[in-house]
Amino acid sequence: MSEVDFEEERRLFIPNLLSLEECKELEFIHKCSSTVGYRPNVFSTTLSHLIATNSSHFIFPFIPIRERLKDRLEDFFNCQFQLFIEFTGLISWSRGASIGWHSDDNRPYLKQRHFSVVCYLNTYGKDFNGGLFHFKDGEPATIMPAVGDVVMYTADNRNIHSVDEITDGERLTLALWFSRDGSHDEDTKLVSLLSQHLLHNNMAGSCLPLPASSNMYWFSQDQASNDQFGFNICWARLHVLGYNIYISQESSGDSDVSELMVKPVQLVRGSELLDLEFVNILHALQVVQFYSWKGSALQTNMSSNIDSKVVKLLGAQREKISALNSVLLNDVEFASRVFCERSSNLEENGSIYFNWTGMVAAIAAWEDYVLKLNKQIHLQFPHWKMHKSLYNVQLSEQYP
Ligand SMILES: O=C(O)CCC(=O)C(=O)O
Ligand SMILES: [Fe+2]
Repeated sequence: MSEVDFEEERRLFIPNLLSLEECKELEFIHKCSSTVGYRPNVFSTTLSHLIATNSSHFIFPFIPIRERLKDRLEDFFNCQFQLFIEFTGLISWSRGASIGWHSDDNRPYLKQRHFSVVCYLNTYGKDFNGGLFHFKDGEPATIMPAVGDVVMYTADNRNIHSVDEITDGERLTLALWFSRDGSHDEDTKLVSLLSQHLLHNNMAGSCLPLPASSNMYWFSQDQASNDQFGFNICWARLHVLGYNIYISQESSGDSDVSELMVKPVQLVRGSELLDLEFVNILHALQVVQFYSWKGSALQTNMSSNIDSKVVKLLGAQREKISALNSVLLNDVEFASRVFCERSSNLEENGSIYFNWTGMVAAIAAWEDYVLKLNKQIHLQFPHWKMHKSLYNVQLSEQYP
């Protein structure tokens, strides 16, 4: 579908507004930061969550995209008034998620939402099945999500819409709502959160993630009933990419998930263990997802001697790993169904690209990447604070 202005300025469809690289970067951020969402089988990554988990630097890639979306929205709807971003978040839906006919302002506490923007970060038929978007009346009747495409519409009852149930894969979007009401400006809240967090993490500070409370990472089919039939989403995301986690430290009780989430971990693949420690599960997940994102494009230093860092797993270590998996993954089949990896992350022969040399290169490249983002946040933040707004400050030294 080409760019279409549909009927009396109530909705607009823009193909390819986001580049593939922008979509991949946001996918990376989501897959290493997401928590359980607001509805069953939904996962989300909000900007305030990124700040709260010592990952403020991940906000930076959102900034130019938010600006571009706001410009296009204001232009198309011919806005003669000021608009504020009310919410920005990455939202993914797994098998079983759907939403019936609704408008986005259909609750008393959502009345401030005046415009909706949905950016598709992956593609129907390739990354997931089901998940078609429908408008109840008018054109286009159906949108087939494709990476980079964007739909914008008024959040009122002129745009009643629904999304079909996801039947497999993980459908990922960047969703934003805009408001005319400045008291709902997301930026004001973000600037204040950033002020508190950046104080404790200056330029020399680390970019290592800190987990939020462990129940935010606990997925269960029926979210009312908890623990027993669920799994930890960080462990599950690593599992579907073919990794196990080893924790060498002894703990008081191995079934305390919140304790396990803050312990140093090591990566295991098959019968091999990488003898390098990550500060916690989120750190390991970030590096693994970074490796999946950059894959074979990473510069590997052939002279680095990786052999000394990869060791064979011992029987006792193997037992510890399965004990850990029985607590954190429970039903492995179930976890794999929720996060089944589709073709986009696989090489042509159907397997996930992997070798330890690549992984070690990913550790170094990840560090480079987060430090660059962190530097940008620290350079930009004084301007954001002054204007109480997150925007792309044109500094002489540019990202990346
Ligand atoms: O993801 C979509 O295509 C739309 C989602 C939606 O309607 C909503 O979150 O209100
Ligand atoms: Fe909606």
